[in-house]
Order: sequence, then C-alpha cells, then structure tokens
Amino acid sequence: MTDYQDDAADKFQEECGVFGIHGHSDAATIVTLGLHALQHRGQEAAGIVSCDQGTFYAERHVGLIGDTFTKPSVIARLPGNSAIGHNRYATTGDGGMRNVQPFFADFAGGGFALAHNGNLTNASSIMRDLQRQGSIFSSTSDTEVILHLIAMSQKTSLVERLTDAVARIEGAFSLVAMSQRKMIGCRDGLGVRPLVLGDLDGCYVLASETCALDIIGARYVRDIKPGEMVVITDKGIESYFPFEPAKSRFCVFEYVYFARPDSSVQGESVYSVRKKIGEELARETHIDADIVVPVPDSGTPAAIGYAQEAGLPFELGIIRNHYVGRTFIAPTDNIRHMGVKLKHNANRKLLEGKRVVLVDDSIVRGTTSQKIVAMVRDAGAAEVHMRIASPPTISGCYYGVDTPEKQKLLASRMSTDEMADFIKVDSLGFLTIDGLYRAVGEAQRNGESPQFCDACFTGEYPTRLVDKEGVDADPDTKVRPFSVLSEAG
Ligand SMILES: O=P(O)(O)OC[C@H]1O[C@H](OP(=O)(O)OP(=O)(O)O)[C@H](O)[C@@H]1O
Ligand SMILES: NC(=O)CC[C@H](N)C(=O)O
Ligand code: SF4
Ligand SMILES: [Mg+2]
Repeated sequence: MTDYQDDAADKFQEECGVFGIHGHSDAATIVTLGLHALQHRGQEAAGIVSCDQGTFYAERHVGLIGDTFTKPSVIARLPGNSAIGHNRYATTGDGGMRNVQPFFADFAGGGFALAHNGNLTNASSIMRDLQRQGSIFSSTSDTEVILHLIAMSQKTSLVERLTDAVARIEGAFSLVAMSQRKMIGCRDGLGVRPLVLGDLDGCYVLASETCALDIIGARYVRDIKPGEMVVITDKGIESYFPFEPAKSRFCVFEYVYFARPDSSVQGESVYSVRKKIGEELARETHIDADIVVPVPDSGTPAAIGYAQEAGLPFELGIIRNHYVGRTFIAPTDNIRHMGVKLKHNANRKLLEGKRVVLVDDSIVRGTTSQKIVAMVRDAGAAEVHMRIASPPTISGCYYGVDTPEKQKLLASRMSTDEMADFIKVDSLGFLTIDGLYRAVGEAQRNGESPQFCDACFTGEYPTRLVDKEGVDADPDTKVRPFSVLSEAG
C-alpha cells in the first residue's frame, strides 16, 4: 500500500461495480465501456470474462479499467457474444491478484463466471466449515464461497444450484454471473446494493448503475428487485424469487455518496435526491452567511440544494485537481503531509472576507474537513460554517463499503461541539436521520421497520453479523478470511 493510499484507507471507500451483456457481437468492448462508467465504484482491480461457443476467456488486472482493457490486444483475447465484468474495491480479502473478479469455476455441468458487489457477513464461517469438509480455497475473498456452495449443491440445474448457494449466504450481494448459455443477475433479499436491467439493440444488460447503461446508449428497463434472480438466455428473460419475502433495505449511502449523480436508483435521480438533501440541510441548520461552497466533487449537488433553499450564492471556493488519483504516490514525507492540498485548493480571491458555508457529504475521520477548513481560513474567509449532508457516521459497514474501524470514526467518539472544535469551524451542522429520509421521499424514518439500510448512521444492522460476532460459529471465524500466503497487490 502506498503512503497516499494509506491516508485514503481511513475513509469510506467505494465498493464494487458489476456489469454484463448477453448476445452482443462486441460483448467485451461493451463491458469495458460499462466498467469505465462504473469506475467510481472500485479502482483497485478490474476483470472481464467472456464466453465464446462454450469456451470461457478471462482477463483480470490490478488497476483501472483504462489501464488495460482499452488495448485492442486485450479485447481480442476476450471473444464471444456474452461477457461479464467487475471493478473491485476489496472489502474481504487482500488486494492481490487471486481476489480479482470475476471468479471462474469449472463445474461438472460446465464453466461459470461470477462478479459480486457487496459483502457477505457469514463468509468466514461458511469458508471454515467447507475447509473442514475438504474444500480448498484459492482466494481469501468472500465471493469464492458462493462457487463452493454451487459445486456442493445436490440439485441438477444451475439455477437450482445457485439458488441453494444464495440461500446459505447472508449480507449484501448484487451478483452478475454467466454460464455457457445463461447470464444471471441476483440481488440479496434486502436489496442492499443496486442492480439494474437494460436493453441494447435487443440484448439484455445488467449493471450496478444506470450511468453504465447511458454510456453505451442502452435503454433502462427496470431495477432487479430485492431478492430477485433473473436468468437471461437467447430465448429471453425469466424471473425467480428464491428468498423468503423481506422488506427492501437499500443502502441509503448510495444516495448520499456512492452512486454517480447521473444515475437513477429505484427510479429516483441520485442528483435530485442529493439536491433535496441540501435543501433539508439548509432548513435544519440555517446560518447567516455570504456564500455556499461545496467540497468537490462529492459535496456539490447538496451544496447547490443548500444554496437554492437558503437563497445564498453558490460559489466554487475550492477547486479540485482531477488528476490526483487514489494511486498517487507522494515522493517524500513532506509532500505527503500536504495531504489534501494535492487534490483541493482554495479559490483565494473569492473567499477573502466572506462568511462561508462549506458543504460536504460526510465526515469520516475528519481529516478532509480539517485540511479544507484550514485552507479556507488561510485564504482569508471571515467565518467558516461546515454543513454535512448526512447524519454523523458512527458505525462501520459490513455490506461492501470499506470503512475505518469504529474508533476512527470521528462521530463515534466526539459530540458535534467537540467535532466542531476538532475541525476548527465556527459552527458545524449535520443532517438529521429524518431529514435524510425526507430527502429520499419518506415522511420520516420508520423506527420499527426502517425503509433503508442506515446502519452507519444508526448502528442498526439489517442482518446478523455472523463473522463479526461469531454467532453460532467458533472463535476462529470472528476474523476476516486470512491466508498464510502473503501476496503482493
Ligand atoms: O472525514 P474524512 O476521513 O476526511 O473523509 C470524508 C471525506 O471523504 C470523502 O471524500 P474523498 O476525498 O474520499 O473522495 P471524493 O472525491 O469522492 O469526495 C467524503 O466525500 C468526504 O469528503
Ligand atoms: N466492495 C465490494 O463490493 C467487494 C466485493 C467482494 N466482497 C470483495 O471483497 O471483493
Ligand atoms: S452500513 Fe451504511 S454504507 Fe453500509 S450498506 Fe448500510 S447504509 Fe450503506
Ligand atoms: Mg469528498
């Protein structure tokens, strides 16, 4: 891990993106484009598996999709009319090559490729059980347990075997899978992670977000429903519901931060939800000020909503350098300690003498806010008021988002006033949980049966956390899957 990544590892990191197309002559190229549109969901590694007349071809590489898959020679090694792909941000297992997806297995009934967005909460427990029965795992990823469970199923058809497998796993999973003749999409019963169905020239497409349909000009058909499995063949699409009916608990943080603003989730434009979040925030945390300034890019839509509701000018008081990626390697310690200045810079002339409302989507460790506030003050702002477009983040995520340990979350160990002192602002305000629910179209949070997963704000997890708690498992399973083999990234 580089120094810069070390710094980034303390934040909420993206998750993963999945994409697939069935029956198109340019399948691998289309998957490359889809994964490019989903690059914000994972930058550690990318992979594509294609299928050509029963033979599978795989390319998996560490890095961005554009680092490898834009080369014609790579696409030429991925022939066939169907292909699936994955952008990874690891949440279980290390970042080494053995964990890069899609995974592939040769079952008795034929080849099978699998791409997973989400994180299983009982994978270590299942892995340990299977190892005791003789299974040999070739990765440390939670996703691999799904392949073993399919292999061990006593059922005959692939769909039934996959149904057996997903019945055993808990947590969050949006899956895109492919066999010789089928492409399969499946969401966990709570629908924690997104998955949408599209159509390109009569070919079905599965993707994490609608922005990946837009890039190839595909038509949005619908969201895959929580607990739904769709099976796509040359004959069309069939839908199954293999789980017990459960109420949807979609990740509310997808609206706050993860999803791209030009995507729609469950029919709602992410951009318009973020603007509504900003409007709620302005109503809940009003302060007299001269300008509203977003912390780009993630704070921008909420800042627009805030400014419009507050009747204040929206100004770009902080400029972002788009060429600083997560793989930026700071050459010396001195440079590294400049931290966020690599990415953001104050627009001095604009900020001088102004009472500034800064809007960001979240505070995780508080390092970004500390540095941004110091920068804005240094540029001559008269007052700095920080407004956060989500409630305080108090708990970690076990559903596919890499979060720092609870003790490192600023809001889990400080009150709002203490946090204001820590980041050195004149005032600090967070959106309330009900304000967030109003922005996503609900009257308020239903405390008995919450409409979304909001565990990072409330600590109320919608599933058991078997691996974490060691529930009905031995103490060994409390730890993440590990290996005695240390593998470089
Ligand atoms: O409190 P902290 O630990 O500093 O983390 C919070 C910040 O991290 C994220 O931004 P990030 O810079 O990671 O990425 P972005 O460019 O997608 O907003 C988030 O949008 C906040 O701005
Ligand atoms: N963030 C994700 O969705 C990651 C998928 C899977 N759990 C992995 O670690 O590779
Ligand atoms: S814990 Fe937070 S980030 Fe994780 S799925 Fe729930 S709402 Fe989303
Ligand atoms: Mg940010």
